[in-house]
Amino acid sequence: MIEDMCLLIANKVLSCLGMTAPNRHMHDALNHELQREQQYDIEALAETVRTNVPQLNQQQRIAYDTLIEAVNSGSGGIYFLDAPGGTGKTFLISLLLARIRSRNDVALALASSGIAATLLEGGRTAHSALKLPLNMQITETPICNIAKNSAMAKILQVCKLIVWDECTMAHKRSLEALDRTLKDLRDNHNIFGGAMILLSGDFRQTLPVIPRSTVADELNACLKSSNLWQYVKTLQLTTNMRVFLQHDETANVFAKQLLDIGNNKVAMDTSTGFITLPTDFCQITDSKEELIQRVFPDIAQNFNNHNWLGERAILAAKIKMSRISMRPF
Ligand SMILES: Nc1ncnc2c1ncn2[C@@H]1O[C@H](COP(=O)(O)OP(=O)(O)OP(=O)(O)O)[C@@H](O)[C@H]1O
Repeated sequence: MIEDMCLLIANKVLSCLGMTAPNRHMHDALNHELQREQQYDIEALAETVRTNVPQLNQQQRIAYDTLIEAVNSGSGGIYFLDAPGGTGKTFLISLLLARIRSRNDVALALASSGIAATLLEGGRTAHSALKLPLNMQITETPICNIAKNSAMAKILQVCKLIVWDECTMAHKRSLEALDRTLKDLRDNHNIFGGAMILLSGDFRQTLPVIPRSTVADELNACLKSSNLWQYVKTLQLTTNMRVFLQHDETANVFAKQLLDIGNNKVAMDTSTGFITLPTDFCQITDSKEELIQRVFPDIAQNFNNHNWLGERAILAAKIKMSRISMRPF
């Protein structure tokens, strides 16, 4: 319904936007979003929990039990699931969401990026769900633009868990805005208004992106620079499940090398700030032409072979590199 979309995007019913509204009770319109958070197939979720919890590895199981216990106690708090890629963070979070939702309770799944949001059942981007200000740099003490009588306010009041995936990309003020808003909505002066927050991500990956900023600005925007970080309890996952399940030794070596780079264990040239990649880390080409040739050999014969195309890609970290994809073959 158009009105539901308006509520989702702008947090306003149609009449508040100066448009003709459908003939339905205000209560129904506002309740729709809450119903959306409670309309899961409880039986299917309970079955997922029954099947997958016994499969958790030891670290995942410790994290799962700790978090479910914290949810059950209702005491709130903030946790950080420190999980490098492939360690089963999505697997674990999906189980936590399923467990809470299978009891017909509300668990909110947020992520800093749209792609990460799509990996979680019912996932939404934090910016759209929390109505965060677009530019965090210009407001010292931002709050979420959520009215007290809105459906989202109701969700934030009753939810048992708020998961925020890829939190390391978020500006610290986004989390601080959530803290202020929850305190207000839940009428509770405890941290996050007594709600339970689970942050997840990997600080070795992308940090907040601030246009035209210095490194110092980026570090200052990072969650770890927030006063709230002192309250964070960290849980760790370190076993790379992708490697473990595939029994692939080369993937294991590659995963370790990536971690060493992320953990600053690879020596850096202090004059340039560059590191030298291990010789067996990857194959390096001397030119863009050679890169294209290596990744897409014989493209003239294969350009309509979907399987062949599905096995290869050139990822460009910088926008100017994306010109590669515009080249004729
Ligand atoms: N305990 C487990 N039992 C079986 N499969 C698992 C388990 N944990 C993770 N997996 C599988 O391992 C793979 C990687 O897990 P997952 O996608 O959850 O990792 P991730 O930490 O979210 O990785 P990334 O950050 O790279 O997306 C998935 O295919 C997932 O289904």
